Amino acid sequence: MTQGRLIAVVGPSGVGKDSVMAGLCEAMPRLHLVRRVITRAPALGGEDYDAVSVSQFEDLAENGAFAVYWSAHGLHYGIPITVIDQLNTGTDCLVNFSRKALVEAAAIFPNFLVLNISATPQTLAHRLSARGRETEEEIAKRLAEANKPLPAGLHVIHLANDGPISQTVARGVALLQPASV
Ligand SMILES: Nc1ncnc2c1ncn2[C@@H]1O[C@H](COP(=O)(O)OP(=O)(O)OP(=O)(O)O)[C@@H](O)[C@H]1O
Ligand SMILES: O=P(O)(O)OC[C@H]1O[C@H](OP(=O)(O)O)[C@H](O)[C@@H]1O
Repeated sequence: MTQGRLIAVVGPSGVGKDSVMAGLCEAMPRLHLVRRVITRAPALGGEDYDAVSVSQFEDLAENGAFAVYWSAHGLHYGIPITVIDQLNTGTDCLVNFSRKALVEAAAIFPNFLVLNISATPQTLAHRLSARGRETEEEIAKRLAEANKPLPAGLHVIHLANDGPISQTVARGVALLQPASV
């Protein structure tokens, strides 16, 4: 059986990755949303994640619990190794990713696709403030990293999210049809 696609969703903080992913999963019920392991306090919103301490995270990483992991914004993020079992059933998997982990992941997953979400700097600043998950200082740091370029040589599809979320999701569904990518 052909392995499912690992669809890595990237884009600057506040661009709407989690919101777009939730909309895509609702519209495409066969898409599997990967639950990340994060060293963030539990239930801070934005996404459903498995909250762990730094030492728990380090133990998990050492014991091979992650297919890929990275650090950003003072936090550690891991993609459970069980994603490979999902992909092996032919299921497409959607995961909130880091731009800095893309090259490593492209070498691991044979059917790897990047969904790059964008929005204007004004949109990002407004959304991060309105979301209220981070302090103003943390928000400023996140905005400073907004223009990080993507590495070359990847299969990337681009999706702007400045307009209403429903429009973004509809365009995303069309772009993710296996025949179009
Ligand atoms: N198209 C949209 N229109 C209006 N608000 C939006 C839209 N997309 C997302 N938002 C809002 O913007 C805020 C940021 O969205 P979200 O948390 O999904 O971004 P993110 O890219 O996952 O951010 P981070 O990487 O920091 O977790 C949320 O409050 C969300 O409700
Ligand atoms: O800037 P880059 O490296 O692309 O992404 C870094 C991290 O930022 C976001 O984290 P969060 O969901 O805002 O906690 C991404 O999901 C990723 O884990």
